[in-house]
Amino acid sequence: MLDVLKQAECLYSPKQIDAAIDAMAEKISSVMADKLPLLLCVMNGGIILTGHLAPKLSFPLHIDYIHATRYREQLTGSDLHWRVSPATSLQGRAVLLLDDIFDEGETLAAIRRWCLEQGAADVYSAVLVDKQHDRKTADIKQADFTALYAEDKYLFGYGMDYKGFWRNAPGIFAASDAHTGS
Ligand SMILES: O=P(O)(O)OC[C@H]1O[C@H](OP(=O)(O)OP(=O)(O)O)[C@H](O)[C@@H]1O
Ligand SMILES: Nc1nc2[nH]cnc2c(=O)[nH]1
Repeated sequence: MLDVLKQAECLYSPKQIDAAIDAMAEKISSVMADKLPLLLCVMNGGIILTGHLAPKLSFPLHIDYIHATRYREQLTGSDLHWRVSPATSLQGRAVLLLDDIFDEGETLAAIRRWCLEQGAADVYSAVLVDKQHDRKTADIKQADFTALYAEDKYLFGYGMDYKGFWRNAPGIFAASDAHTGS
């Protein structure tokens, strides 16, 4: 696992990430400041973004979490497993989903549909990074708020894992070909 980090390419430093989250926080504030929103951290990956973003939003809000996973420590996604629903009622709420990455978009699209079924008034989404390729789901092409964009490589750090490890990596990294088998 030490080699995974050593051989990876750092795409964004913590300083660059912080500046991008600042800019995203301003955009979110301009749209959501008067909505008393419910922030839903999409576990596990959304945890670092949520911790960095929430203190930059200077308006009243609730925070809860939802846990759904499509990759489960693998490098490719499959069916979505639902693990934990939020304890907070979504009825009539403006919901902001917070996740680390918008890749094919299946995860956010499914969670968004579920939130609307639960009676949410509006569902917005914010992601740390959008991976650039043409395999996006037909349902949503991008999140409402995106901090950063990255090339089509397997990413880790700032919430994103490499086989369960390195969500804590100090930056956003692209795993080397040697570690992705490409
Ligand atoms: O846009 P998609 O192709 O659907 O992929 C994005 C999802 O994949 C990751 O979650 P994962 O299923 O790996 O679970 P995790 O959050 O526990 O890492 C990430 O946190 C997003 O939720
Ligand atoms: N860690 C990680 N999780 C993902 N989920 C979807 N794409 C990715 C990715 O590139 N890295």
